[in-house]
Amino acid sequence: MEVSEPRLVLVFSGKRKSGKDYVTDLIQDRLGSDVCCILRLSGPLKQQYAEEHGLDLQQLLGPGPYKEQYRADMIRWGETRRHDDPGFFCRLATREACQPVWVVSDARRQTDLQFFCSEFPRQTQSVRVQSSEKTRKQRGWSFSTGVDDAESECGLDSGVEFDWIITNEADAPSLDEQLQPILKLAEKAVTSSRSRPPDDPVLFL
Ligand SMILES: Nc1ncnc2c1ncn2[C@@H]1O[C@H](COP(=O)(O)OP(=O)(O)O)[C@@H](O)[C@H]1O
Ligand SMILES: C[C@@](O)(CCOP(=O)(O)OP(=O)(O)O)CC(=O)O
Repeated sequence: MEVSEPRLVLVFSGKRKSGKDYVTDLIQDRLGSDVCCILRLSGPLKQQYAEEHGLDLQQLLGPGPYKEQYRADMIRWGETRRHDDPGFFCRLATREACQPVWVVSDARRQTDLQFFCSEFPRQTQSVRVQSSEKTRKQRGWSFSTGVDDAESECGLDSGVEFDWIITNEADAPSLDEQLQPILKLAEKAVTSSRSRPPDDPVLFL
């Protein structure tokens, strides 16, 4: 299914090891990859960083410890690219997206959210994934100066009214239950896209 404009853009943020990838993978699994794509702003960043530094891109993209060795330097490297053009990685990450539902898995800065809110004001919904420090530690997180106190991790801690908050904890309601209203929104967006011409964005919210 190809559309020229997304019908719904779900912009996710959350601390590292809160489960952004886990939750966004679940959404794609429920909606199907013909309907829903996952866009990672860190994708083009890691690709260019890996090329310039001769690193293993697949490992940088994965959840393991490899990327953590380079994270602080990648953050600094990305900041210089963003300095002149805050939407640089947002544009690269979205250029080949063709599904009606876009799931952006890793907004980190106010400018990331602003990019989608200004490009797709009617379609964009912000989603925060939250987990306690205890749970994040169990998933392998530990505080790192220059990372956990930097804009990359804290840029969306305040000043944003998220449309949705998902609590990714063992003792919280199940993710399927919490994601129900978001999945319904996506299904509605897709259904209405089938009955409208592709260039006619839907005001469904
Ligand atoms: N609800 C969950 N159930 C089981 N494992 C989870 C859950 N949420 C996250 N994880 C695991 O915790 C780790 C960190 O999650 P991830 O989605 O990579 O976090 P983030 O993208 O926010 O850094 C991964 O290994 C992931 O599989
Ligand atoms: C340099 C980064 O893009 C690295 C991001 O890597 P991931 O998106 O893999 O991080 P988590 O999922 O939170 O663990 C951060 C940035 O500030 O752009």
